[in-house]
Amino acid sequence: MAIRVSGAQKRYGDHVALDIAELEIPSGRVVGLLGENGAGKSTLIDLIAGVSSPTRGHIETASSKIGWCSQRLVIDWFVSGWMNVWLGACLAGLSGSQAKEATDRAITQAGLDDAKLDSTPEVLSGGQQQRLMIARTFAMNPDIYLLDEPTVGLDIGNLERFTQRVREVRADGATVIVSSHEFEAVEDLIDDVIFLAGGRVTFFGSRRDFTDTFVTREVIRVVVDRPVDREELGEIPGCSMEVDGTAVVIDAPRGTDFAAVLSCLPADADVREYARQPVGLRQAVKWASQ
Ligand SMILES: Nc1ncnc2c1ncn2[C@@H]1O[C@H](COP(=O)(O)OP(=O)(O)OP(=O)(O)O)[C@@H](O)[C@H]1O
Repeated sequence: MAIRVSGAQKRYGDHVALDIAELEIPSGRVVGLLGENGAGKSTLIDLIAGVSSPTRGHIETASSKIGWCSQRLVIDWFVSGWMNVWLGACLAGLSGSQAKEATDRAITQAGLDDAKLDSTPEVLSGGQQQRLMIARTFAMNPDIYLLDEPTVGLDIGNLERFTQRVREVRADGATVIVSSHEFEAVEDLIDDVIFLAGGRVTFFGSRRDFTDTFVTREVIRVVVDRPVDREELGEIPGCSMEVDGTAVVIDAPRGTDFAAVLSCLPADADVREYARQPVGLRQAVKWASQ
């Protein structure tokens, strides 16, 4: 167990931002923290990081080596970019050549070798500033990573570098909590999902179970070689169909068989295209939010 949340509540005046009876996050997993704007994701991350205290209840962590990468820019604007990363290594207790090595390694891993890190950070682009915070977090080499919207502003090369790095620290046994609205960016990365709604955990389990629980239907689109009328189509149990010229769009239970789809088409119409809407995190989050 890496993190245990017991009876934790965070209030702002009368507003309950977070209310979690019990939550245990195991070690060595990458956990996606998902939910709509205002669901309480940053509040939970801040409580685990210890930068904010619960109004009541407890948060325990198995290690005090926690790396926190905030959703908002938390950068020291008065020292160089390099020193910002070095401060992460120093916070983790490194000094001298060890701190320097950890800093340079994290800078390379964040793709910042060519950035102007001798200057104060205002000369960096938005994406470079974001990666500076990521580099500082990784320079700490923590046991628990708390990454609040870390992929915002990353181009595709840097996104791949980031996900690769997260996989490496997971393989080394670290626990990674990553909040995100960029579902495609984290889809293959996360093992488990915590879904928050109105400050409460409404789902906690594997990513696969999350998708299976919430995505129960799918859209299938078939294009045939001639225009068809709705009356020409047969019925498939549990499905609704719409026709648009040569295209037949079927709202079907997830996993509906291709043979069942074919059986509803007119015998003289040949299939030209066949596509299923992908079933993934984005669809699951959409349904979980309703
Ligand atoms: N300092 C604060 N004072 C008052 N209310 C706050 C404060 N911080 C957060 N809240 C409220 O707590 C709730 C949860 O906010 P939080 O930032 O945790 O949401 P989130 O899930 O991270 O949202 P987003 O996806 O937009 O980043 C929101 O209703 C927000 O308005």
